[in-house]
Amino acid sequence: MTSSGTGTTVVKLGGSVVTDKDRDETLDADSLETAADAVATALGSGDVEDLVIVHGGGSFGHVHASEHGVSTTDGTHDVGAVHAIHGAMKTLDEFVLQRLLERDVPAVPVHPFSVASRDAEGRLDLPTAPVETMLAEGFVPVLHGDVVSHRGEGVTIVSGDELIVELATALEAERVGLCSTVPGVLDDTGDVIERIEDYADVEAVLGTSESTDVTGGMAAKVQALLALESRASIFGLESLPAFFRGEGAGTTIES
Ligand SMILES: Nc1ncnc2c1ncn2[C@@H]1O[C@H](COP(=O)(O)OP(=O)(O)OP(=O)(O)O)[C@@H](O)[C@H]1O
Ligand SMILES: C=C(C)CCOP(=O)(O)O
Repeated sequence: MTSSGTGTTVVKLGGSVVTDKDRDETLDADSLETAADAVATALGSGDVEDLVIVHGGGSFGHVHASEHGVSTTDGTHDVGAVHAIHGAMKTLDEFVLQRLLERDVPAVPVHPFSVASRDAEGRLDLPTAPVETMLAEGFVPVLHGDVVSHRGEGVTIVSGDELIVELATALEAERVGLCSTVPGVLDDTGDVIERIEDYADVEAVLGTSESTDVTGGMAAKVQALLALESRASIFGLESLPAFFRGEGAGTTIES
């Protein structure tokens, strides 16, 4: 399913990395530039060939989702809310794409709202043929947390964390990473936990996000990544280059 020697890499740039989560609709310009530099370097050096990027909502998506009372399970039929949340995410996505394109990364947008849906049980269906074709044609697909049509609920939120799991599975990704503002999953003394194999071992130290966040913070990330068949990691921005080089970064999650 891949077209390169290094396999497919799926990485999420957390909303807490690319935005200032404490100020409404504000980018973290420096961090976004640093992340875009790392992507350009990884592609330029050949450390990464097939790359799919997902970014989170940060102070763009979460603020609007929270204002309208929408989460991954509680939906809305209010078309104004749909446009407010999706519109904010498209605005953020434009900023992310722009920074990548400036560095000659062939980044192209994929808006999950247009292609994905949830059934009445909340199960996500994300058709990945467009992403696979984009990769085969040399593009870097960029997806993002978004609203998603949900049977019986109107729309709910789809998190970037759910998207990386779907993509990693469908694309049989070799490297799966989640880049956040923390250097990894931290234990109760603030040290990075090197390896997580069982949710029960770490449940007590996993919290939600400190800022407005409708998709569950660190606990939801660990749960989502444990559901993957392949190994994944959670790390900070300073380790993004190492992750792209295939080196250990932050916390490794493998069930
Ligand atoms: N044990 C833990 N270790 C590390 N971070 C934790 C832990 N428990 C809770 N957190 C919180 O989780 C946050 C990371 O989750 P958050 O959802 O903000 O990340 P993100 O994916 O970068 O953002 P977004 O959801 O907007 O995309 C950290 O900033 C921290 O506040
Ligand atoms: C709140 C919205 C619209 C997206 C949430 O995506 P996440 O930040 O990856 O959890």
